[in-house]
Amino acid sequence: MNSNVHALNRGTISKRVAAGRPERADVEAAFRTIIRWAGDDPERPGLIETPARVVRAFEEYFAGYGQDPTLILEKTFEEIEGYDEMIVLRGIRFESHCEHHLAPITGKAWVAYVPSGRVVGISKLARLVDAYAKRLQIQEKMTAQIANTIDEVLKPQGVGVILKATHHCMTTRGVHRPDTDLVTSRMLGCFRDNPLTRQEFLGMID
Ligand SMILES: Nc1nc2c(ncn2[C@@H]2O[C@H](COP(=O)(O)OP(=O)(O)OP(=O)(O)O)[C@@H](O)[C@H]2O)c(=O)[nH]1
Ligand SMILES: [Zn+2]
Repeated sequence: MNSNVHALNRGTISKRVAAGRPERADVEAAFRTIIRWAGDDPERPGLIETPARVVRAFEEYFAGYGQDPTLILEKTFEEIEGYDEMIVLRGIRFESHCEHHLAPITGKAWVAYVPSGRVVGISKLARLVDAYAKRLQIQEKMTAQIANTIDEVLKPQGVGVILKATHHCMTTRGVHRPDTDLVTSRMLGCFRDNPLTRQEFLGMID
């Protein structure tokens, strides 16, 4: 993997991408061009503030590029009396954007792990999902990134991540299949090796 792709996957913007980052005014101008291309007048009152608004919205959609997901899991708790059963945060809502069409992906994540001597605050699992969701994504990659980060940072006995999401590029355009959702999973350690652990986790998905 080249270092720029690696840097993006790890959650920090590579130097090359950061150095070539356009100015806000350039991005607003680009949205004025898109509005003209769509057939409307970016100078009319209803649209005059739209490019600036869209840039602010995109800052929210893509806030994950400014976050290092490994830091989210930095603080751990070790006074757990030897707790070594599964920990599952269920139904974590997320919003992302597909890297092919920039269309919304909306769904839920189930994040589980079996700890090995330390646990993280449960809110951090939701923050981790957001750090990867707020980027241009495909669902398989996002699923793997969440699981891999927990595995690498916490070094637990195992990790399971399941994502169930609706891709608006499929529901509102193109093939137009409004009732579909895509389910992806990544199982590591005991979730991959032990069928009972896997089964226990899968039993918690609705
Ligand atoms: N595997 C995967 N595919 C995705 C995801 N999000 C969107 N896609 C698909 O990415 C594909 C891009 O295909 P292309 O043929 O290059 O694009 P397109 O002509 O717009 O395709 P259509 O959506 O079929 O109209 C489409 O089939 C999308 O449904 C994702 O998270 N994972
Ligand atoms: Zn898409």
